[in-house]
Amino acid sequence: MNKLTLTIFGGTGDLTYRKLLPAMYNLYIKNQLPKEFLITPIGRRDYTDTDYQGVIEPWISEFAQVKVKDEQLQAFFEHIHYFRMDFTTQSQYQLLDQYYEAHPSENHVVYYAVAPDFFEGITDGVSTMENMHEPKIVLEKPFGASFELAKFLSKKLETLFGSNHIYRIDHYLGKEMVRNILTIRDANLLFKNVWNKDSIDHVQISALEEVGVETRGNYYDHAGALKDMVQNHLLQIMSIVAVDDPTGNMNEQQLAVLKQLRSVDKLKIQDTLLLGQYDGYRQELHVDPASTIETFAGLKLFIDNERWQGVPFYIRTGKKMARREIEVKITFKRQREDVDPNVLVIKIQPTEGVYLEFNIKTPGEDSITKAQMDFCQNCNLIFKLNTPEAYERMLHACMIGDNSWFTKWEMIEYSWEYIDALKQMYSDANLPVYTYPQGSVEPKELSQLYHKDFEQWN
Ligand SMILES: NC(=O)C1=CN([C@@H]2O[C@H](COP(=O)(O)OP(=O)(O)OC[C@H]3O[C@@H](n4cnc5c(N)ncnc54)[C@H](OP(=O)(O)O)[C@@H]3O)[C@@H](O)[C@H]2O)C=CC1
Ligand SMILES: O=C1O[C@H](COP(=O)(O)O)[C@@H](O)[C@H](O)[C@H]1O
Repeated sequence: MNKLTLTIFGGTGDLTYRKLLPAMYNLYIKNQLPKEFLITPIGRRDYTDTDYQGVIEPWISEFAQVKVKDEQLQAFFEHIHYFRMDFTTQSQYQLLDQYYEAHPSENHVVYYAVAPDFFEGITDGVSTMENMHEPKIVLEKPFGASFELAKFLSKKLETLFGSNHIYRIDHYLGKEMVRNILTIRDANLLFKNVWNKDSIDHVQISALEEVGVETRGNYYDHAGALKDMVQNHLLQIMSIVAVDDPTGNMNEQQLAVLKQLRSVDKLKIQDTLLLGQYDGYRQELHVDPASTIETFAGLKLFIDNERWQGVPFYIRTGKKMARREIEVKITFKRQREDVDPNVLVIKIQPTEGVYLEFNIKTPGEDSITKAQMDFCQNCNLIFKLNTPEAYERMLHACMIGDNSWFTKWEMIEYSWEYIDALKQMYSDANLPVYTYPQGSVEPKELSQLYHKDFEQWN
């Protein structure tokens, strides 16, 4: 690989500290970076390289996959040069250009780790730079401040840099167990031929987080859980679970699923969507004290196609929940009234693994009891060490020009329009944003959505 140059707009932000730099460090330790590489984090703060190293050291130590050794960390730091600029001032891009004239490279990756309102200004600035050849642009989600702006920006970026050079990142696509969903389904006869409406009763996709909005109130209070988690990460997972042909082109297959999402009757929106807000959210930093933004979203969706007709897909996600847990639970149909259904759980995080529940004869009796098999993939040290972190995988794919891990605009368009429409219906119907106590797993009213299919969502 040619010399790599990674420029991070938002180099003093939470994402850079917590995810991007630890991921780059992992790649460095695993010898997956070219010999020559330069990381240039950009921020407004007045830091020398030494100051910056002091700031990032604890983050890398905490979040790198392997125990950090001082010598290796110091060697890694040699490749990082902090650059101070205000990226909203166009004239400052000339200074950045001069900096790159002095640090030439043929492989530029430019990461927009900033709020979407800044994407256009940065794009304008970068496009004027002569010493940044054919950069690959990595966009964090949300991909624009609004759907219209995202569409406009996407077109502009593709025109300026070429569609193959635009990398819209959804880091959930880099998670090991998300990638594993297709394999579990397709490589096992046990599941392959029963992955449809005839055998599956319902699907639950749950993404609970213990953290609240932390320091991100500015952004979150405009986005909310639907835009922050559902429209991207969770619809991605849902569409991966539901693809028709797991061996086909994933972009096309997933897009087909999104296009087949059932349109919702606005008069029945309460049967599809429920929103909640954790108690105390309005007192969080940078949050409107009268905010009605949702920190929890629960959905019941249907896919209108031959494979999934009539099978509900439940999605829930929230902040300040009782535990951190992301999983996909597939409940099969009862094959007899007197026995429990089979259940398959694909655990995405923090435990990575597969859980299967099936029926056996109770030893010594004639009755039936449940057997529960719980495979923990990341309990195996070798598996754990061989599993790249999501951002590590995505950054590496981008460096080598592998765009297949990244989201295509059409998918974003469909999911954005779908979720926006639901949210509009919810607000038009004057449905409440239910308050829920911190440390719960959902607002108690959520059971209205699912009680016909199951009693409790643990
Ligand atoms: N944090 C996370 O876990 C995740 C974040 N994201 C997305 O990543 C993006 C960034 O998020 P996050 O890191 O949390 O945001 P932060 O608010 O923590 O960081 C924002 C960064 O932008 C910089 N910045 C803002 N204005 C300017 C300016 N005029 N000139 C130069 N630098 C400026 C800040 O620099 P300064 O130090 O000068 O203020 C800071 O480095 C968002 O789009 C978010 O949605 C996506 C997934 C997860
Ligand atoms: O994109 C986002 O994801 C994180 C959760 O990511 P994870 O990898 O820790 O599961 C979420 O906290 C954040 O609000 C959202 O923007």
